[in-house]
Amino acid sequence: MSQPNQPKAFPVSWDQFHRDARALAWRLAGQGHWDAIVAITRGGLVPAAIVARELDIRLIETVCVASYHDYKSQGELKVMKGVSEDVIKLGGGEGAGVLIVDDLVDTGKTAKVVREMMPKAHMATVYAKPMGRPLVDTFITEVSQDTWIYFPWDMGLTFQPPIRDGAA
Ligand SMILES: O=P(O)(O)OC[C@H]1O[C@H](OP(=O)(O)OP(=O)(O)O)[C@H](O)[C@@H]1O
Ligand SMILES: Nc1nc2[nH]cnc2c(=O)[nH]1
Ligand SMILES: [Mg+2]
Repeated sequence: MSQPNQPKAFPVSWDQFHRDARALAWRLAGQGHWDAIVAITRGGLVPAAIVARELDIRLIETVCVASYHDYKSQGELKVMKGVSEDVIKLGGGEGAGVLIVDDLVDTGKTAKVVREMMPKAHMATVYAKPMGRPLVDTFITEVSQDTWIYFPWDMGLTFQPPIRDGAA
């Protein structure tokens, strides 16, 4: 699993995230009708809300996945809550007609676990790194594997030292 000490940083403001999530909604709007959204918590909750608003989707489900980062089981995933059978069956079974939404795909481990629950669902993320890209059907922006994406909900306003004082 990637760590936030990646050499490159890609900070995303609320405004930028909203634009990118809207761009995702535009792209998805041209690809058919969606019966429901499954948001991968927690990061997928924010783009799921924006996409649901833009595409007028009212049926929202969550799949709750936690990753463990201790020395024994680094990167191991635990599904804390799966997807209801009613949602999986909506478009004729196996997640057909369902949109799975997450903020990003990195190694693809999270996406793989969720895709296995709904093989016919459409997987959409706002950002993608090369390793995870094959697991996503639609995304907006690709960043390199050695980049850490900083989301607006993880950041706050802080003082920036002047460039002359040695700021990078
Ligand atoms: O492609 P992967 O290597 O699996 O990484 C991508 C996942 O990692 C982040 O979630 P995280 O597990 O950090 O939890 P959070 O959404 O609760 O912040 C992100 O929101 C994706 O869900
Ligand atoms: N915030 C954040 N979480 C992640 N989880 C896996 N990769 C990333 C990333 O680049 N940024
Ligand atoms: Mg997540």
